[in-house]
Amino acid sequence: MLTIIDWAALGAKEQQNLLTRPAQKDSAAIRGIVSDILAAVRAEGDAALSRYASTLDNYDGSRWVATKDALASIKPELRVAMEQAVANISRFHEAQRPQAITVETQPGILCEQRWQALERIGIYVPGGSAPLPSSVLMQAIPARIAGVEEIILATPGPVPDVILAAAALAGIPQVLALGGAQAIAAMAYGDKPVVKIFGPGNAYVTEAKRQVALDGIAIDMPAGPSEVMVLADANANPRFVAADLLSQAEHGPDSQVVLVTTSQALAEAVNKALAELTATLSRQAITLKALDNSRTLVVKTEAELVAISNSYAPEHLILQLDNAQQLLGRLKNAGSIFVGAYSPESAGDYASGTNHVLPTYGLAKSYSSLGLLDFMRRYTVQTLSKAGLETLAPTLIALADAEGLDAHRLAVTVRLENKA
Ligand SMILES: NC(=O)c1ccc[n+]([C@@H]2O[C@H](COP(=O)([O-])OP(=O)(O)OC[C@H]3O[C@@H](n4cnc5c(N)ncnc54)[C@H](O)[C@@H]3O)[C@@H](O)[C@H]2O)c1
Ligand SMILES: N[C@H](CO)Cc1c[nH]c[nH+]1
Ligand SMILES: [Zn+2]
Repeated sequence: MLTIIDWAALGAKEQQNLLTRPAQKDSAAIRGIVSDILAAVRAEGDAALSRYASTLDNYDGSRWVATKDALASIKPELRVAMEQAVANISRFHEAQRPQAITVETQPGILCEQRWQALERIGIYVPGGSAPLPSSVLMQAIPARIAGVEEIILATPGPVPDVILAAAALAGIPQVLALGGAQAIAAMAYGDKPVVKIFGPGNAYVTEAKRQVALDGIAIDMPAGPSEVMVLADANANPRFVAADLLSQAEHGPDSQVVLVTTSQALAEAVNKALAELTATLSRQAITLKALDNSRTLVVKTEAELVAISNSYAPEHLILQLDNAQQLLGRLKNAGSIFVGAYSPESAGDYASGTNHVLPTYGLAKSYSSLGLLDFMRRYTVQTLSKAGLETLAPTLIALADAEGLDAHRLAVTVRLENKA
């Protein structure tokens, strides 16, 4: 099911090729398609939005859909589950509230760092292949805790009841029924643009976010097709490992799942379990396609496990290793790490409390998992007394002179010479 590869037998180029994400291989074509969609929306506005909704999503219904009756339409067990997820997501994100800081850097010079919520944001909820109500909660709940006033939620139409219900639970009264790059364009270039766009999505959505960022709309991160890397030793349970791999493979044909193990026997047992378990799944065709993009890498040492993981920088990293806790400190680059046999990724995807919006494409080297602070901005405040300015003046004047900026010097000296 997963081609098993002896990692040490490959050259550096082959190793790199093997772990290139599928969506990155098509990136040039996707860039062009997305750029055309964004240009059309900017030039034609609503007409282009309707055309893309119709041609790409086969949707000609209302652009805005109310959420008010949606909670009544879902099963009571689902509502209870959503409420439990909301409670845990809230607890974890509440704990991330930042402290304002005030520092007197020198007598009479007060420097502060304060935080404020973003005013108007866009959140994208994927819906092309499967509706993801959990992605509503993962974004809207932290946004609400941060104090964001206006949230525009976009998802492809027709909008399923489960998405409307999750939006209602998060206090969002209506949803923008648009998907893909056109949804990102509507939020970025509409009559009232948002200041920042959040959310996961396929390669078109992720590329659209990248392109609107060049026009000054902030984005959370590139959060593209789901991926997971599992590090496992000979004692790992092959069925647990296989199920974790399948849970991300079923997201889409361009997902990538990678097992790295020190045990050839485990690699073979996982393949056996993959064959058995795949046969029980409803999204078999998608899952098998994703498994084609994926590999098992057999290595000799723990050091190799760590090096491969740090270089791949997976969105999700699962540790099914006897000494997982000891290895944690050496694993530098991952969006979210799941430790031990009883920590399936599904827990983080839905309801443990951590955020499931995570950087993909190896960008966990530089981007963080979504958190409360992403919905806020920090800024500084300073207050100098006259005595404070007098003490700092020689430093300011010397630096202004070094830069040849006379007005900067003047803004200091004019105050010190002022007798009033
Ligand atoms: N990284 C994360 O944090 C995270 C979290 C949840 C989901 N995901 C990923 O989000 C993705 C969701 O993808 P999806 O496709 O199901 O839904 P989606 O809503 O992201 O994309 C669907 C949209 O893509 C557009 N599209 C499809 N084919 C196109 C084409 N040929 N040309 C132009 N536009 C096109 C359509 O407009 C459609 O509305 C999955 O890959 C999943 O793994 C990632
Ligand atoms: N695994 C996805 C992030 O890559 C999140 C998700 C939503 N629903 C199920 N899973
Ligand atoms: Zn998932």
